Amino acid sequence: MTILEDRERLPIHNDFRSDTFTLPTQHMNEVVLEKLSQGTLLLGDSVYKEDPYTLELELKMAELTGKEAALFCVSGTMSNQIGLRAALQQPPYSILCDHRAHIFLHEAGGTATLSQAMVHPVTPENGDYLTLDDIVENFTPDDGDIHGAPTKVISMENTLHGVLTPIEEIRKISEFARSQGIWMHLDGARLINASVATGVSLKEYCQYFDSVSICLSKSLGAPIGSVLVGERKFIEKSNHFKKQAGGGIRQAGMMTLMALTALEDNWDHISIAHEFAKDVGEFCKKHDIVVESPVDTNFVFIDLKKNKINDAALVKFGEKHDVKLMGGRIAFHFQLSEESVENLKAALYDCKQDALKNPFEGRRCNKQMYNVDVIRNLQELSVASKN
Ligand SMILES: Cc1ncc(COP(=O)(O)O)c(C=O)c1O
Ligand SMILES: C[C@@H](O)[C@H](N)C(=O)O
Repeated sequence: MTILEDRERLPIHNDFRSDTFTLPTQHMNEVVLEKLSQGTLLLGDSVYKEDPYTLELELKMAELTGKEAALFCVSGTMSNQIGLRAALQQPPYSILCDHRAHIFLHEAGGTATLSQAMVHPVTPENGDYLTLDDIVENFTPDDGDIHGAPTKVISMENTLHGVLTPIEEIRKISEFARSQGIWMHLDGARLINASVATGVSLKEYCQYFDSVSICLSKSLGAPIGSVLVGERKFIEKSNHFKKQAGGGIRQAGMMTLMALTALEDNWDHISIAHEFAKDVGEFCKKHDIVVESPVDTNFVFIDLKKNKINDAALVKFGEKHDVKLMGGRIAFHFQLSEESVENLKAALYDCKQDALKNPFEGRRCNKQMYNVDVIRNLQELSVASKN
């Protein structure tokens, strides 16, 4: 079955809420089924480092990133949080990151509970990505001033909101961090998207970081999982925190075999999502629908405030045109259908026209990933429609 035929059968062919909704492809399922039917699916207890597919995946990710070791985790939140914990030694300390960073806004305050760390969110001067100037102007030096919480980790995110941070800027920030004895972490949930978009290899990106978390469950379509990479001693300590958090996985091989297959099959399909996003970005420009960030990879962020659009209205217009949305962030993945992308354009056009006639001037919280009430109502709606 070709990737095109595959995506026509999937219930997420019209799901723009997030690339976390990607599903294993038919081939990924077949690889597992074939081994199951032949009785050759070799599993082991990965807590004791005895699960062959998990070991193979970790070795592959270490090689791809040029790092000594890798650790398979159940989620990107876990790989970020245990990596940050293992990087930090003695409080008081702080983690400097972009004010939109996932580790700050969307990991349930894990840095406070697990690491007792203060997060120092910084708004980039250029509005899109952190530069060395942003870092130097905002970091807290470990200079003995007992008022401050010295910056011990700079946690970057690439891509962030789908926006690319130029490798030259990353290099400059890394050079500065290392001159100050500051750990460089990368939330690389979509680093593979960055690599596909720029042609810069994972190894080249990762050389500037002490630790990197890479998600396999988003644009690549693995059912679960992220991988944390770094030096062996750091990965061993991270594994300690992974176990403490209940993240020790027993026979993970079925999942990691699918992740290995996703790496093999789907890397080249990621550009499909980027092309979809670019197409919709151009459509928005043509119809004066203001977007919040440059469309570098697989996201279009509709600027709800500047368009005077209510996110609930956008979700409803999505429903009218048979596309699933959850707010102004529109995520693209390779399992979307062309028809759904056209339907999305129609939904955006109708919503913009409606906002021109009925502008939304209300206050809104733009720090949440999605409007919970809208999602709850939609769920109730969908449950009601089933009864
Ligand atoms: C940038 C970023 N980092 C980390 C994560 C966390 O990954 P997970 O949802 O697997 O915990 C996400 C969301 O999935 C994300 O978008
Ligand atoms: C919601 C958030 O945690 C998830 N990472 C997403 O991008 O959809």
